[in-house]
Amino acid sequence: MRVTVEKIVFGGEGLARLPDGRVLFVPGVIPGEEIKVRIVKEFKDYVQGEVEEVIIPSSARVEPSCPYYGTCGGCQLQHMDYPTQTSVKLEMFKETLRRLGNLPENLVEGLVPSPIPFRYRNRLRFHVEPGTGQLGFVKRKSHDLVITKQCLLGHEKLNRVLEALPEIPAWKRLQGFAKRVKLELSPVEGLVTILFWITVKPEVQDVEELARELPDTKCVFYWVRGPKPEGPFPKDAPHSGRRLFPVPQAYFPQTEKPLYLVRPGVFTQANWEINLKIMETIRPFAEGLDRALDLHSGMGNFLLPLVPLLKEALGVDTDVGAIEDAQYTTEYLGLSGKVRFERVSATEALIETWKAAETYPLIILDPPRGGCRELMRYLPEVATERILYISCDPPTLARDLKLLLQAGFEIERILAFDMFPQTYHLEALAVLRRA
Ligand SMILES: C[S@@+](CC[C@H](N)C(=O)[O-])C[C@H]1O[C@@H](n2cnc3c(N)ncnc32)[C@H](O)[C@@H]1O
Repeated sequence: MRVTVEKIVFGGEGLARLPDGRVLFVPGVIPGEEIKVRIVKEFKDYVQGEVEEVIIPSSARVEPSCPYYGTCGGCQLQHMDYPTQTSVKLEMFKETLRRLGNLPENLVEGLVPSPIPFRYRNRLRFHVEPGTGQLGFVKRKSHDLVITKQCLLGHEKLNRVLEALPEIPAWKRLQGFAKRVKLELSPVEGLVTILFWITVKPEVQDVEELARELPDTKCVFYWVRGPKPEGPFPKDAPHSGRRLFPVPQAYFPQTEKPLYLVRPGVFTQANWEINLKIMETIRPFAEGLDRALDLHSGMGNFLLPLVPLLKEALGVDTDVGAIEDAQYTTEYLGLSGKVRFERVSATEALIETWKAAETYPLIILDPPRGGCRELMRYLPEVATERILYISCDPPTLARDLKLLLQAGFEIERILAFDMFPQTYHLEALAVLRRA
């Protein structure tokens, strides 16, 4: 059956219409292409298809660089050139905001592209293949693994470790009990940290051997159970094995070499260059305000650069490791006394603030994919001037923005950032002010 691709929808698949009017979704296509499709499955409201042949290809079609593309579930857009990816994602973002948030499309300013479209990730997480200890990602639409020797989204140093790890004798002894492995870059040092999840406590000599034998490795951690991983190995790794991230000197004039210091396993934004662009974009919105509350502070990523502009600030997060890192970095940056970080949930922090009849002129939200619906009851009463909402999930952002607009806020700026080239994922920032 021949169809023409109309657009790319959230999730990265193309939408086309069958001659009988039914909607068809098909991966690996580009708007405007004429394709021959095979129907894979028919659902009540739509049909799932697969490309049999691209009859008239788009001029934006490129040969995917990665041998796993199409099998691995990680990337959806590698068959498009990068400028086309960014325009497709911007359209997808606008449409999601319109469909789920009733927001006019012309509100969206644009999408900030990633300075590099490959090798941008500072962390990669793999599953361990039972029996062989090989590492892999989950296959598209399946729970099976695709054994991965290289991931073109990951920094080169992460890939060197990925290639070497399965061959290390200590790993061959450990792998039978290991479930997942996270490789994370410490960008300032150009070194990698390794964190693996394991069902039984490993021999220390084996863990130390991994750290010694793997190329460009700073240290190793393992996680059996509990709120935090065990490590570092070796024990004397600088800053207790934390990863070192560069941050602009201009934001921290009191510190000679400003850094963020983050333990392996604690959340960091995957594409640091884009993270710095988001920081730069939000900074002017704290000027002239005296206090801020960050309800998903993590290790302090978005709040810390604003602290020198404010009189006081509070960051909260449920991850104990992230809060410890935020406190460690605060001290390193010489900001103690101006900012506090507490391990408490966003809901609890907000309700406690409301009960105390306290308010904040600036509130930062950066929730996981599920968004912030549970905060909407109290947020409008606690946030007196501005809300900065950073989101990795356009559908929940659209839902929450609709509620905030109903509660008396208006959108000052809204734009997307391409934190995740080659995939359909993006990061968005909405700046809201009280209308
Ligand atoms: C997308 S990350 C952002 C972290 C940080 N803003 C950053 O840029 O690195 C989301 C954060 O929300 C935290 N989180 C998840 N559920 C939470 C909750 N109920 N209350 C507060 N924080 C929560 C996670 O631990 C994680 O640190």
